[in-house]
Amino acid sequence: MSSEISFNTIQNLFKTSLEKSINYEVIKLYDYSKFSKIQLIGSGTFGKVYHAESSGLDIALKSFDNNDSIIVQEIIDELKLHKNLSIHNNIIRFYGVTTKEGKNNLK
Ligand SMILES: Nc1ncnc2c1ncn2[C@@H]1O[C@H](COP(=O)(O)OP(=O)(O)OP(=O)(O)O)[C@@H](O)[C@H]1O
Repeated sequence: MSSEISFNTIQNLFKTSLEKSINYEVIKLYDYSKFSKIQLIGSGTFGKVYHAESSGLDIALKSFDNNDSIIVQEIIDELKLHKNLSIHNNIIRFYGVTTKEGKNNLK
């Protein structure tokens, strides 16, 4: 039996990790239908960024075009870093995640 872990196994582990954080409510999952007036405002290395409104708030929705294991790991690392930062006016607040695909199919 090979001791190598396949790319798909790693990818699934990271997806599972993100899904677990959502299921244990460490990360809040928002219903995509709660966002309105969605407009493209920019794009970066990993995907597009949209302005949206929700419950009277202006928010940035950051999308990720590619779900490969490295990118998913980078997202998780960034969320962990963000969680450890103190609240400050010059640091954006992370509210949670959303998906167009539904809770059981993060994309
Ligand atoms: N919270 C935000 N509020 C307003 N605009 C934003 C916000 N986040 C990103 N943007 C806009 O979207 C663009 C892309 O942002 P993103 O974070 O994806 O990439 P980046 O930080 O510019 O570059 P890289 O992907 O290389 O780190 C930004 O340059 C900015 O114009």
